[in-house]
Amino acid sequence: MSRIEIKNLTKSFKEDVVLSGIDLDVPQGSTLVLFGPSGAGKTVLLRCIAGAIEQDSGDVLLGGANVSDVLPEHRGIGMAFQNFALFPHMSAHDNIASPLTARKKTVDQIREGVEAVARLLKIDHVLDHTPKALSNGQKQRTALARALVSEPKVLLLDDPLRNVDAKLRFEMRLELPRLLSDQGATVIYVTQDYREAMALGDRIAVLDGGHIIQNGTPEEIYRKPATINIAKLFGDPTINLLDVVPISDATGVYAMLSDQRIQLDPGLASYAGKHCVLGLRPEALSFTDASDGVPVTIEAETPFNEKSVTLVTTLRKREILLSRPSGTPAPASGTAHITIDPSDAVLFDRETGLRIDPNGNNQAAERAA
Ligand SMILES: Nc1ncnc2c1ncn2[C@@H]1O[C@H](COP(=O)(O)OP(=O)(O)OP(=O)(O)O)[C@@H](O)[C@H]1O
Repeated sequence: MSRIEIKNLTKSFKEDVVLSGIDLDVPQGSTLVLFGPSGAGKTVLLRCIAGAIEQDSGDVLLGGANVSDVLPEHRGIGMAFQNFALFPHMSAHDNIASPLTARKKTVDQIREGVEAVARLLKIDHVLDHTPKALSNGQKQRTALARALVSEPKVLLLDDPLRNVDAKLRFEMRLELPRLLSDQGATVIYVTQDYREAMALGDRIAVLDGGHIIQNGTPEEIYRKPATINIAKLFGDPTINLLDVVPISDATGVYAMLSDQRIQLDPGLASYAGKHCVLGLRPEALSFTDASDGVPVTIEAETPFNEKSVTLVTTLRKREILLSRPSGTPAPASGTAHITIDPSDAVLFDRETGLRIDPNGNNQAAERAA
């Protein structure tokens, strides 16, 4: 049993309240990504769960048992932290093997365990190097291998790919979820990389200002971000944010762009006449031949590997980015029309930055109320 529960946990350093009323529930065998800006308190929260720091109040439960008074070494947690914490005089092999050695595993069990995890993390060719002969990315993967090798039931991984180069990071993003689910571990995984968060998390908890401001599936966080800030943190190119004042009549609720109506959810009628921000994901916009699309002027196109990004301007010179899979046709210059799927339009309150949910469901709004 390895469900992780955090109940109303609070931690301050002198007057600095870093974590306030944190509640989390990570079911056995699932991965929760803890996401948030630098300094949000992600590492402090992991250290409280591990027992390296004592919380001021609140509880940590593992498998239903309150471990708040249990010493760190008796909590049965595997950890990989940003500062590696490798033994400098030991080879990468011996560093990775150390949890198995401590458990008096046989020589064969140790060799097999270390080699399997080292192969997976692509450090099998540097196993005889000491930490000072490893790159930062290799050190980080050595620390990750050490956390994984003993197959702990609870894993706390603090940005374990931060120093890994882009290509390997991409591969790891594909391979790590399988490895973690094979191990059946319950994982809290810290990252500031939204792609990693979306690839690895069964759920994502966004920590900011000492609070969990949203906790949802990757799909929910991406499509229904609780705040403008969360919307901006997820997505590349970043979401288009346009100041609008919705209008409402007998036919529906709309925002205006280049004198064309963008249909909004009818549940947003009470926001007619109010200052709002319309969020449009670049990939939710597409060019159309239909003349009732939004007229725009094409300003520039930037090809990336897998997608092309086009900058267009509306009649009132508002800039909008569109992205589409590379190779799909699109007008190259001049004027064009774009279309927007209403189900992809997100509306925020301009004053509070909170997403306005047509059905009144927004965790951040509930907390702010
Ligand atoms: N031992 C400590 N004493 C005083 N303040 C601390 C201590 N440890 C952390 N803090 C403060 O707590 C806040 C949160 O730090 P933390 O390292 O948890 O952030 P983080 O979200 O992990 O950031 P990053 O993504 O940059 O690692 C910071 O303001 C930090 O200065």
